[in-house]
Amino acid sequence: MKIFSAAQIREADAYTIQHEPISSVDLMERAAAACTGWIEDHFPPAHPVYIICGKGNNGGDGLAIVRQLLEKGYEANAWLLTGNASADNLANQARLEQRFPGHIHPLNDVQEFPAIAADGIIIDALFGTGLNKPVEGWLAGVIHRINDLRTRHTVIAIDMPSGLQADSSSLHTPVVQAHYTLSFETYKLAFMLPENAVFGGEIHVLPIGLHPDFLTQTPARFHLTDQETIRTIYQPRNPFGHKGTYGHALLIAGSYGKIGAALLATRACLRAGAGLVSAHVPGCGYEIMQLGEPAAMCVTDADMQHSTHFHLDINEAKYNSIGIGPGLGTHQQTALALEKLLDNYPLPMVLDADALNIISVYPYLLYKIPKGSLLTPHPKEFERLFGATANQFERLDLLSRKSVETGLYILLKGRYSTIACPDGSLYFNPTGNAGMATGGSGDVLTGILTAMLAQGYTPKAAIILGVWLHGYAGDLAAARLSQEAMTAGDIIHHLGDAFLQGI
Ligand SMILES: NC(=O)C1=CN([C@@H]2O[C@H](COP(=O)(O)OP(=O)(O)OC[C@H]3O[C@@H](n4cnc5c(N)ncnc54)[C@H](OP(=O)(O)O)[C@@H]3O)[C@@H](O)[C@H]2O)[C@@H](O)CC1
Ligand SMILES: [K+]
Repeated sequence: MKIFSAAQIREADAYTIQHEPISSVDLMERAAAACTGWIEDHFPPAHPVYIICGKGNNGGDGLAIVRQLLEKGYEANAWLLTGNASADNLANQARLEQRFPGHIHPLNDVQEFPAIAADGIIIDALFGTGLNKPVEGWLAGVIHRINDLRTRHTVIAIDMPSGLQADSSSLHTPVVQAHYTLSFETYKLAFMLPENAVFGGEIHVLPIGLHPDFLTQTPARFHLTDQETIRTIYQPRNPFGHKGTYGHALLIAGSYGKIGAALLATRACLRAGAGLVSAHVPGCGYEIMQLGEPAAMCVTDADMQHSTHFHLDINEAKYNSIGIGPGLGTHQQTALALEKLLDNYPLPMVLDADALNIISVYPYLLYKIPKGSLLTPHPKEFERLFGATANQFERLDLLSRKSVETGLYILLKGRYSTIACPDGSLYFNPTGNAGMATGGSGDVLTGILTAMLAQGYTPKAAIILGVWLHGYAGDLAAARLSQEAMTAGDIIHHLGDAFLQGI
């Protein structure tokens, strides 16, 4: 699903008005009806509704919602900022006044903010995508008042929580903290970033019938992966396939005390469909690997404690893909071996954890990584690799720039893990949960991605599909075991169901 910028959403609005065709006030009526329907489905008319309306079209939506709720038997009223209202806002003031006189109250000061009855619901229709600067002065006071009331009253934001900028950072500015946001047609970029997590609440995207031609034909830089995307990527197995068809994957992982990381990555790699899986571990890991995962082959390093010779005897004819980093350690000899591996192995590989930590110490190695490789840093590793940023929009830009500059796919892990592609596009992944914030879940992802590359998926397909399945398996594990009790191994156990249900 594409994520459009505020400017593109305005274009979609204009395109729909021109090509459907539909008048702008009728489009507003449709948007309001989608919200009214949602409210009806979730809250009975016993709840009085207080709608705080701005002067633009977001406020116009609010006014139309008041009228539609009154028609459905709700007790609803608008508190409206006075001043230069937009044309459709004015039209809806007139419609409301004509149909239900006396339901519009002026809001010129925080003092005029209504007293909210015990089971009252507050609807925030102050500002939407037309916000053009941070909210200040007494209007900031209105936002603070809404936020003070949120512990006792449900707050529903129309299109966006007011004060939130759709495409840039709203850090340190007043923003409504909604319980629910009813967003029109698409997610906004702002919803994807952790720094805004407290504002949107539960986000529901309501279709309002923006023109399908615009939605399909307009290119977008940002995407939210959905099942439709996944179905176009996934390749069912060939009935005539044999284990050679699905590639030979090599995991280079583990060191003394961290052989478990190698085991998790190896098991995940097998479960994600690689034809053959080998693990390269230091000598101390041999029995653990052979006993722990009999389906995998094990190559031991000359070194007992940490791997330092993995660059020897490795070539693209032998291994279709390599995943390196989980539990590897950052020993200097390991770093040297990594450099030699990067010099000799030409195919896209997966680099995670200590492989990334080594590269952050020797940044020139970044430019030796084969093009199309997949890097999977968590935010701390990302910062070590590429430096700190003032906010997460800047981090997103940095992420994308680095991907384009290096020709590497970079996944920044988080609630919506973000995949930056060398073609400049970015994909947010919606699957996964906080139960996956536990040791070993990154190792599992490395194994899955390495398996996807081994099976012949393109790097872009491999990373989008692999990250989706990893999160999906994590969601299934959490549903069965709880986010608290699930472990990285449980993600692996649920990968089968993720293939069966998540595609
Ligand atoms: N997209 C669609 O298809 C559809 C979109 N629809 C709806 O339209 C919404 C967008 O409407 P919009 O463009 O009129 O902008 P909106 O968010 O109401 O804000 C503009 C107002 O806010 C004011 N203002 C801005 N910043 C301010 C500040 N910091 N502090 C104070 N004031 C500030 C600004 O005042 P000005 O700066 O112009 O004086 C102006 O009055 C969208 O979110 C959705 O709800 C649906 O109706 C139909 C389909
Ligand atoms: K709003």
